[in-house]
Amino acid sequence: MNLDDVMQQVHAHPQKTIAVAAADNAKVIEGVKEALDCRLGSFRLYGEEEKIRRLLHDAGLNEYNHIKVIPTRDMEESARLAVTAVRTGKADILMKGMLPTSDLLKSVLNKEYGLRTNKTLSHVAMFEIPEYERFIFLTDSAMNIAPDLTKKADIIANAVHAARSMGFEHPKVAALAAVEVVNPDMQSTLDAAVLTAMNNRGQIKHCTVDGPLALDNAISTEAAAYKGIQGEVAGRADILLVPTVEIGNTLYKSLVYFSKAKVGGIIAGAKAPIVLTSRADSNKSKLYSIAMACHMIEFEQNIAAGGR
Ligand SMILES: CCCC(=O)OP(=O)(O)O
Repeated sequence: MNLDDVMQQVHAHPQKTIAVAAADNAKVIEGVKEALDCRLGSFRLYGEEEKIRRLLHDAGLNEYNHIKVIPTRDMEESARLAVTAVRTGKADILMKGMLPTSDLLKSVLNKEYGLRTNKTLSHVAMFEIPEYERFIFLTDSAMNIAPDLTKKADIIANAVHAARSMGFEHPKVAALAAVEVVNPDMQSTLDAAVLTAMNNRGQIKHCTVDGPLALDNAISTEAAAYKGIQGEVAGRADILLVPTVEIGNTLYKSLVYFSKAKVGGIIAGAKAPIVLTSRADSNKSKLYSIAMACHMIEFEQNIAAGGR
């Protein structure tokens, strides 16, 4: 299975509405057109009205093609109204347009109209990497700067939830560090060991956590064997938990730019999934992210209805 298959599977479910903050940009409208061509949902576009209408016209789209344009005065208002649309049920999914991640998240975290829950919000990316046999989930590349132990446990729970919504019943989680032994001078190794113990005691559910693991021991069975690292996760991790956002963001972008990996990404833990890729990511990446968000909504509806 690849990310295109993941996208196709969305058609088995009712279409979703996606609210796009700061949609007044050619690349964003191109992405919307591709998503409409792939029948991924309908769109509410927030931003400078004239510009959006001109871009829609240039792309051969109009408001009747599953699109509603909502004029806004500036980026802040566009983020606020897009977030509010999701909160009030006018849209199912929030999507980042051409605005910095931090500006969108400010609205998402707003206490009055935002999408906060009692959960930690975190970013989960799903990669299809050339010549690598399976999907890799990476967390957190965008949101939590230097999470402490409690936050890391929450970040794992969000990533496991996302992976399960994509069909990974019981994902294997590698808590990454620079080394695979506990070193009291390296906080990431201490946290990884405690997270492993928490998982063994049932405090982190629906997955198997192991760490500390260095990246090679986490994703290569050869490297793990060579270094004598055993266990269910070593060399076979589905989810990579990174210690800091710098590592996550750099690994994310190195997979995209050096390895030509395909990626989708969402923020989990909010009232609704948030499609969040890098502004420079491909349109395809935005489509994969919408597909991830759709699968997560279906998964949650399934749970609410008494399913798994
Ligand atoms: C998931 C990556 C988020 C990110 O780095 O976004 P920008 O490149 O748009 O800042």
